Amino acid sequence: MKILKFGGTSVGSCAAIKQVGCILKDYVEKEPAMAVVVSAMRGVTNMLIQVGTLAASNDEGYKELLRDLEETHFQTVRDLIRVQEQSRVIAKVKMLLNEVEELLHGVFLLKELSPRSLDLLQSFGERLSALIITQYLQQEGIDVKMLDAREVIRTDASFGSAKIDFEYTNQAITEAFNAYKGLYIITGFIASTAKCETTTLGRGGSDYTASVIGAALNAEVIEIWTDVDGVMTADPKEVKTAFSLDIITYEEAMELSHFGAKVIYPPTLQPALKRDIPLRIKNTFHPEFNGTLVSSKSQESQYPVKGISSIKDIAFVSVSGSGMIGVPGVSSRLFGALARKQINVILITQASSEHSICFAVMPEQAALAKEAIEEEFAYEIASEKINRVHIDEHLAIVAIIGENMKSTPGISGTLFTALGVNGINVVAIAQGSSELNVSVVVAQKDLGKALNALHEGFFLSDKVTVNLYMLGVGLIGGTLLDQMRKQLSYLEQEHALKLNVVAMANTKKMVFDANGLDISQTKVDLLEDGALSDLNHFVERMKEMNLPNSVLVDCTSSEEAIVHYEEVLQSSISIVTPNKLANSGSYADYQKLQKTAREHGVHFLYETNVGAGLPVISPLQDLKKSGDRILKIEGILSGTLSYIFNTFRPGVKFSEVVREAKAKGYTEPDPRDDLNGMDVARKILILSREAGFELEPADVQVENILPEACINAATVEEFLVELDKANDQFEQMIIEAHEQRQALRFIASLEGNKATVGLRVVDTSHPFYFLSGSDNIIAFTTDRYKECPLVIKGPGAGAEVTAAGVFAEIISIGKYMTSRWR
Ligand SMILES: NC(=O)C1=CN([C@@H]2O[C@H](COP(=O)(O)OP(=O)(O)OC[C@H]3O[C@@H](n4cnc5c(N)ncnc54)[C@H](OP(=O)(O)O)[C@@H]3O)[C@@H](O)[C@H]2O)C=CC1
Ligand SMILES: N[C@@H](CC=O)C(=O)O
Ligand code: NA
Repeated sequence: MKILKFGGTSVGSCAAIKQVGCILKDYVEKEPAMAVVVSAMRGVTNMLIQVGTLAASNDEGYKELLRDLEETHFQTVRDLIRVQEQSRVIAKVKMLLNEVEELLHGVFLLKELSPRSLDLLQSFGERLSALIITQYLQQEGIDVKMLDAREVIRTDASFGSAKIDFEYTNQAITEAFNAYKGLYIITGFIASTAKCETTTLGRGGSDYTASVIGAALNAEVIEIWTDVDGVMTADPKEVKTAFSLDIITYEEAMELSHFGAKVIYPPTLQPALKRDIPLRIKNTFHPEFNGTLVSSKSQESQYPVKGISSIKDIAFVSVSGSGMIGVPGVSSRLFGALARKQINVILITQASSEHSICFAVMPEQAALAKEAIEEEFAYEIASEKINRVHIDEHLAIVAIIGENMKSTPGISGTLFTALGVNGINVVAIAQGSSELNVSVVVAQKDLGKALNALHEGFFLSDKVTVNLYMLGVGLIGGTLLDQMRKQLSYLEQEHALKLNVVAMANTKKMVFDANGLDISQTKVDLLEDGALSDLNHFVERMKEMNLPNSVLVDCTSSEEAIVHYEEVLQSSISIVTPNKLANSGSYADYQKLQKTAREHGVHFLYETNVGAGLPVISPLQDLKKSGDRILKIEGILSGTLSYIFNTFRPGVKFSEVVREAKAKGYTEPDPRDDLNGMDVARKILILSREAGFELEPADVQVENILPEACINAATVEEFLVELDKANDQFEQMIIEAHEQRQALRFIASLEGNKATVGLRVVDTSHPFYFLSGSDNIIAFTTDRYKECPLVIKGPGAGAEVTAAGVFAEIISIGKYMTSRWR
């Protein structure tokens, strides 16, 4: 025998009831025996309570609400039942609704809705739905009969949450099922007393009905049909990657339900659990899906943690003081005082020092809890043996649940790593000795992030999602977007790395989507409907979205952007950037960012600051880390200046070559930053710092090659016009160099702690003579590379290579995140 229970949403509309009909048609062909328990149509129980409350407050408005209720049911009949049968069925429905009307009239006159009347009133919800469904199924040729559960389930008279008399009830159920071998449609939630007064079974009542009937008949399984795919690994509203579990134990189901998963209500499992009857949670709107089996059998699973659950918004009460150490009876008095005030304690922690006891309650009970404890320990508080009671609010509990956790080491390691790397502070920890549940208290604002981070750690360790905030989508940012677009599915499939662009901004617009922007669209389309750009708001939104595995990708050259780096890193968000400004300001600022990133366990990566996509900074860091000493750095660090002096020949206009470099994407947004030596100065400064020298910007000697008028031009366009006027001056320089078989090279050098940048002439014997295109060349002379320096050479500017360098660093963060779980 199978018991099926369809909840309010499953019978909430004509379409839903038709769907139930299809499911049952399928079943009756295969299943020799079954019974079906139904809830009231979605929203009807609440409407009945509301209509009763209105009537009791002598508000005539109840009549209108009653008409709505009538209409809901009449319309369902009209939609489900064939025209020629409609008036017959409507008459039956009307008879029940007349009873409701009479009852409400009485409530209206008496101005009182007793628990007893309320139970009777609510019973009409299930009686109406069971009636309509029975009529519909009969019309569809299924042999069914309605069973009003009040005929078989007997309770005491505790209206609202009545206690079942199992002896009578089990007997009555057996008799009813012996008397009729077809399919019963049974009203959930309702029962009656020995005096035939209608009662209800409390929260989760229809599940309880199914469970009671299942236990009485020793059913093979009880199927709870609802509107979700079974018990999920986490709340899918919070965790988009949550998936449904195949099989869990009763204990796991109870723990998961206690912490927020609303699929089942634990007390309703009790009768089934006692008889060891499995439950299956199924989705009415996705019937081919297997759902979740809840049984007593613990099964080997690839996941030791079965689910992640939470309680939003709790208050955490701490009681501490030296007078608690080694004093027996403190906790008994404490919890006794709370119990007397009916305060429900959700979680308790006590350190073995016994100096404090902390516990969680719902916030609305926090003040009462404080009062109860202060009253109980008035003497100890007055004599300072116990400090005052402290309440922390805006906290939440996150729990990981699973029977197999107890036999699997490293679970708490994963738990705390996932929280720690995302900057989530753990306020308290509790683990039951059954090891079925480990709970941690975190700030309410971190709850979503914590759930997602833990879900990734325990269920998706083979796939990591990195959330990217893209600031600046000009040449480099735009090219990066193009590169990512092409690689998304490859990275996901081959490297288990999902890149989610959750925000994007330029100077005009900004857009956000925590689920990920659709980057198959162009950046122009994506930004079109965005809000007006505002960097402060952008950073605020990043913090508010509070997503795990977050990375800011700053592809601007903006001073305003770098101002926010520190708070971004402090918010546990990594930064990847080609923007050199943050690392080339004061040494103190440079050091502060390095330290902040370290302290918050996040990455601050900027390989593209020097040599674009060429590996320059990371090899230098490796030399340093492995104990080498950097004696000298010499190089051509500007792709723009390299291109210009590799291309510029007598007879060619200098300003035209500069325009070409700009068109090829080598220059800074303002090419004067290249030509005035500033860009190179920044780069040698960054390298000097990475090499271990504490240089300030003013310590770099910069030789500028631009005439004054070019420097002072108001815009880039005006500058290029001024540069046209200076062509003769550059022509002269190149002619002289050529006559001597020499080349012009803009060289940066660092020796000791002396850094210089400037234009030099080199002859064919110099290693920097033979370069082409935007080549950079960097020579590191070190203790280990003394005779022959370590040389890195290759294209050192351009959109594709720079974006690729940024992309590689994003991927490296993703890989690091993946490796945390392995
Ligand atoms: N070109 C190269 O070879 C290399 C470049 N780099 C660095 O890459 C960075 C980007 O260069 P590139 O792409 O050429 O520059 P672009 O000028 O093409 O793009 C800059 C982007 O940043 C946006 N932006 C600027 N300021 C702000 C702000 N305050 N708020 C929001 N958005 C802002 C711009 O918006 P809008 O479009 O509205 O102006 C634009 O989208 C620079 O720091 C550069 O030094 C590093 C290595 C090599
Ligand atoms: N403008 C820069 C770009 C790389 O940093 C250059 O020309 O090298
Ligand atoms: Na580089």
